[in-house]
Amino acid sequence: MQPSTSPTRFAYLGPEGTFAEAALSSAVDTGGGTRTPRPSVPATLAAVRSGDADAGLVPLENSVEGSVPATMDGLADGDPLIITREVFLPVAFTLAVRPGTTLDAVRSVASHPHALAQTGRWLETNLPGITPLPASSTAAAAAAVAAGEHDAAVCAAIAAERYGLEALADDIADHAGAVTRFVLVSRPGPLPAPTGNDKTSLVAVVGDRTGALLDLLREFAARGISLTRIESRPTRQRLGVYSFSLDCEGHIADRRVGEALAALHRVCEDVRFLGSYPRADGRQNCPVPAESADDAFAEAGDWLDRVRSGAV
Ligand SMILES: O=C(O)C(=O)Cc1ccccc1
Repeated sequence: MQPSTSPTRFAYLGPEGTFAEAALSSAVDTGGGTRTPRPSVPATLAAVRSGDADAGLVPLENSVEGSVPATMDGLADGDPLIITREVFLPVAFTLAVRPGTTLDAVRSVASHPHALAQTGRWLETNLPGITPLPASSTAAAAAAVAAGEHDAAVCAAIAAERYGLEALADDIADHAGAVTRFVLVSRPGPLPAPTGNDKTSLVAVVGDRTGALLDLLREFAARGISLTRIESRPTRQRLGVYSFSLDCEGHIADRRVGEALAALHRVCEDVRFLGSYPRADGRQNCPVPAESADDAFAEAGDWLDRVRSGAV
């Protein structure tokens, strides 16, 4: 990936006014580059894959609602893409309507499924019996309300403003303090340099056999690598065959992480590397046990070379 200061064509989950746009602005210096909203997560990833964009910003998971399937599956399948950055954004939801609409006139509410899920209790309490309608993004819902397609949208305050809507209520999330994790993805290329506080993401397909998941986990545990996320996703081949999407601490340039991934390559049916990038959640990686540090691997490698050459 080019450094974020060089002209880069950025794509993001649009239209204008999404949380994805806010995440891009908050964390990436788009410099002299361009930012183009795309209508969906698959369209954002497709723009990067086709070369229409150099990098794409999409939501990956939320602290309340969990992962965003379109992103998880979009990264697991298709031409490889790699994550070069993660961005965390606190999200606050507004109920937005066309000016003059009152709460008792609202019959339909649209938003991204994650936003509807995170405001479900508020909506049930304040708008009993309404129909929540899924949209490709919170801002797409706001635009649809402005166009008269729905009565209200759950969106960012900035989206209400952008589409000429009025906020009927602010901060309507059921759980205060929700945070969404976004990722910036690029076509495979030079990896971000290790910073000493990095994460690595991958998807591994394990065989349908006893202990397959344990074998996968063992490769990390044996090398003193802490996982920060793991979840199973259907492979869509047949019921019962799963892939595991996970993040671990460390950079693939770290010996322990490289060796763990190489071991997974041996024990799993398929492994897709999804990138090594600076950790951005404000937390520090767990201390690396002395026997798992790079110099311990280097020293052990030297010893093996000596033994193999008959020197010891
Ligand atoms: O729809 C958006 O604005 C997004 O960026 C995706 C999203 C949806 C709900 C919570 C956080 C991010």
